[in-house]
Amino acid sequence: MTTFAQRAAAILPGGVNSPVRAWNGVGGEPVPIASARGAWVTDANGREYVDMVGSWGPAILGHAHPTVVQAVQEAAARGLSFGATTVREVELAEEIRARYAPAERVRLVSTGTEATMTAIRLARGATGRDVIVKFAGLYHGHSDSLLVAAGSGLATAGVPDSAGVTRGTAADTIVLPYGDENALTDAFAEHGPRIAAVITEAAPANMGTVTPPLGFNRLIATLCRNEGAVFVVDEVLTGFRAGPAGYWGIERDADLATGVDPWQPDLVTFGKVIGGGMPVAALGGRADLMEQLAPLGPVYQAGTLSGNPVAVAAGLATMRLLTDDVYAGLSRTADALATGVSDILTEAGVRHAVGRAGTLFSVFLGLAQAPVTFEQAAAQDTAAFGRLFHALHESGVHLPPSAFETWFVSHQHGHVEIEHVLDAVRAWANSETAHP
Ligand SMILES: Cc1ncc(COP(=O)(O)O)c(C=O)c1O
Ligand SMILES: NCC(=O)CCC(=O)O
Repeated sequence: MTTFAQRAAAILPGGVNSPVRAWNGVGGEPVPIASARGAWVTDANGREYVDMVGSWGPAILGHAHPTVVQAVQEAAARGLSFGATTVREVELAEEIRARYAPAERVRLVSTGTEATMTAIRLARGATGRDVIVKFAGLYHGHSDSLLVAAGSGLATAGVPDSAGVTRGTAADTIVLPYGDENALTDAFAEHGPRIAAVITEAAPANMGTVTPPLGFNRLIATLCRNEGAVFVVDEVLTGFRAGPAGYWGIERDADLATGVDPWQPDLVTFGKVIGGGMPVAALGGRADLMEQLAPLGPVYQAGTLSGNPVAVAAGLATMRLLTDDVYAGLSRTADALATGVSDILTEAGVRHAVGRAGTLFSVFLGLAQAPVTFEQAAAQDTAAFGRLFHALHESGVHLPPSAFETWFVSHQHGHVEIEHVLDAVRAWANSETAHP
């Protein structure tokens, strides 16, 4: 009999429509997901799992939140797509700016990839320069110039560069180790007048979760300002999830609390949460830069389904439900899970480190210290992670199928779900140390 995975692989390359969904990093065959509600997903065999993937970020309110589903149903009934501006897409853009002031102007797109790709084009168009700087192990979607030393599915596969990217394109991308102030200063000293942009994740979350070293984002901002380069902060994953104003907001609040002027991104990208599970992403930033976009300026960018009314309805309903209380709850859940998992592993004698960035966290098995660079993250014990993944799956917990991803919590992850995850981790840790 053909398994579902075999049937899928006979038509979809690798059986998937996005590589991170394959189980290549952990082994085995994925079971299709049939439905999801709250903190739980149900597979096609009717088995339920506490979901720690959350659609890779969007499901911050839990799956199928009634208010969001109702907004989508009502929007769909009014027409699926018009190809003309609607009131709600203006409202969503205003909602983004109200929470994230550096997004003075906003262009809605459908995917994070489009947002970062446009940011790079805009930075090049505005500066007349070619070179961009990115950091190894960070992921910014799959446009050519950013598919160099990339994280996420590429890190999982151990091939961080993609075939099909021309040598010329790759040569215009300078890759530096994350968090390395000297490497960054040296790159500006050597290539400064050629650098159009530096792009970074506000906090890296595609090589596992990494806490940005204190002052690193500020240093990038300063060097960009001094050299006339554009600072692109990618908050596709962290935006409105790591905290109410993304990871930038966490650093801003820390700065304001100590009387320091916060650093600012020139351009910022969002995705995931702002679509609430539907395809919405955005590029935002300084008005003078954003106004270089067509139809005002010479940098072209477009999209048949950009600002799609049904997708925007999901995003707007989601954003409006994201109150301070929701973030406080997410924070408590992330603390309980990250600390709980760590305590259990410590007690069982399983060497590990936990990476944290606001409400985001991930567990690095085999490491004594939370990593900063991709090289350090890549030294984790991925085979042990594979065993953890499968043991948890058996116990009804669905982790991202890769050691290089963040564990996502939602507002619907409560006491029951937290204890369920911790029990599963405890059972695995005890069996792991019984038969190392
Ligand atoms: C930081 C970051 N940037 C960009 C992207 C690309 O977004 P999308 O998958 O919507 O194209 C992702 C995730 O996929 C991401 O995590
Ligand atoms: N952290 C990795 C992603 O969010 C990627 C999702 C995808 O490419 O399907």
